[in-house]
Amino acid sequence: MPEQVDNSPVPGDERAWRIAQRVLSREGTALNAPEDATSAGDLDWDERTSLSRVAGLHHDATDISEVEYRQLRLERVFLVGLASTGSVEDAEISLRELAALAETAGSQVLGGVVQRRRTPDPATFIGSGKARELASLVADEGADTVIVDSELHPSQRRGLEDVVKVKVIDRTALILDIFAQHARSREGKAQVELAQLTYLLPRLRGWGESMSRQAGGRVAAGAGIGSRGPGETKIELDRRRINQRMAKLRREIAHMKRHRETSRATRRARAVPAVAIAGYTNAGKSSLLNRLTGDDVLVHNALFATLDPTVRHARTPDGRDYTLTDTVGFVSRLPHELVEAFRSTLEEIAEADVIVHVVDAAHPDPLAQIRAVTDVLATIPGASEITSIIALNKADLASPVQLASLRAHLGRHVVCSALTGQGIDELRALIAEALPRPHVPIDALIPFSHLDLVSRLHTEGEIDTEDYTEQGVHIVGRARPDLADALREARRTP
Ligand SMILES: Nc1nc2c(ncn2[C@@H]2O[C@H](COP(=O)(O)OP(=O)(O)OP(=O)(O)O)[C@@H](O)[C@H]2O)c(=O)[nH]1
Ligand SMILES: [Mg+2]
Repeated sequence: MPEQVDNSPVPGDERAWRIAQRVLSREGTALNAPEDATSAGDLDWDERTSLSRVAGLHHDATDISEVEYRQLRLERVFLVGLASTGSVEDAEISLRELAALAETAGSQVLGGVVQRRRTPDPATFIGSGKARELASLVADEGADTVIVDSELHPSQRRGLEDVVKVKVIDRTALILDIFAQHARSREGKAQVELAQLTYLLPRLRGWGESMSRQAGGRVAAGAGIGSRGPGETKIELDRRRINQRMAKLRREIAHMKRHRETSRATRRARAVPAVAIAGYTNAGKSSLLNRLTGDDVLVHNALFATLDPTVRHARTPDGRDYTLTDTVGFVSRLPHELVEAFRSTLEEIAEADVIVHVVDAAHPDPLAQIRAVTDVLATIPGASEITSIIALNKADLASPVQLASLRAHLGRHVVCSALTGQGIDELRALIAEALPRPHVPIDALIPFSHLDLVSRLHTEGEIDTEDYTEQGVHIVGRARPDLADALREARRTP
């Protein structure tokens, strides 16, 4: 159920109030979403984009902050990047990615500029002269939004906005928006909303000071919301309500995480090894999953097509079962709010026995993408120790020279294409080889009343010899400890 919200308008800080209200009471958030765990694969892309393209309210420039953390109704955008530490080429690659992100969010990219500057300008990010140049570019192109390829301080955003006269948003807000548009499961929605509120909170503070004076006194007396007595200001109340909401979301997420751990534990108990497919967004993770399992998970040439982990069953060429999990894609400078929010999803990767790290070999800078992924993986306890296989995907698009120079930098890898099927058998074989092997020796006569154990031995264990006798099936081979225990138990209770 959505929380009960006090809607009384308060003079002076009406805007702040209204924005907070809408975040807290908006539709389709985790807490009032239907109780299902729809996987991304079950949803058609068109349906999703049509959801995100519902005709929006027309935002005027005064409502920018709201636009930031609600769905951005971007139409015609202009991009700005800064080449400070890296090269101009790097900044350009990053800006092209920003363009793809903006398109994924549903906007039309009119153009973009990269500015070389050692450090960002504290007032306008790009410096006042450049900001004026940008203003005329924006006016010429008829853009209504500027997206900056960095995380902006709230005052920089306001400063730049004052000069360019259209709304300005940053890369973080854009990524958060895409996640908000794409999240389907309850857990995904809760995680994104938590990330958005985390992003919003310090930005609310910016305009809190002056407004609290205007609102003054008891004006905020939000009866029923843990009334804190006189002197409380509206903005503090909003902040408290947001904090309450965040606490509630955290509890929900913890609860759903326990649920997921239970199903994970069930898989573990059945000793089915797990393989996680990880990698940069748009690398072809879902396509590879489909190739490996003959499934039909959503594939789309867009960033972050997959947000919810999808688990599928697969089998090695020699008949052993394992699970394959498709995971959310990574992106350079993933907002830390999101890394935090998606930690439980990322932990799914840490639980895997093998990680298949999918790389778009045809990308202009695949090594940077690999680094972005391994950097995030390094923050998940246990993840860096897991056997990982690099799948250099989209080999059909990459030139032989490109592939050769990339391969020189990599450890265990396979060159493949989810599109043509090239290298898929090799990938299957590498996965099979990397999966943990059953190691408890078995030499058992299994009574016919326990044929289920015979079939488990076929899919989970390794069989050297199998003889059907009058008393049952005599099997020699190896199994995992839990199956070995079950076999012992079965012999005791024929
Ligand atoms: N040419 C070519 N295109 C591919 C290949 N693999 C995937 N693609 C395309 O790349 C795009 C992204 O593929 P997805 O499988 O959705 O990628 P993903 O890694 O799951 O992406 P997200 O879920 O958005 O992070 C789609 O347009 C695919 O058709 C490949 O081997 N060759
Ligand atoms: Mg995907």
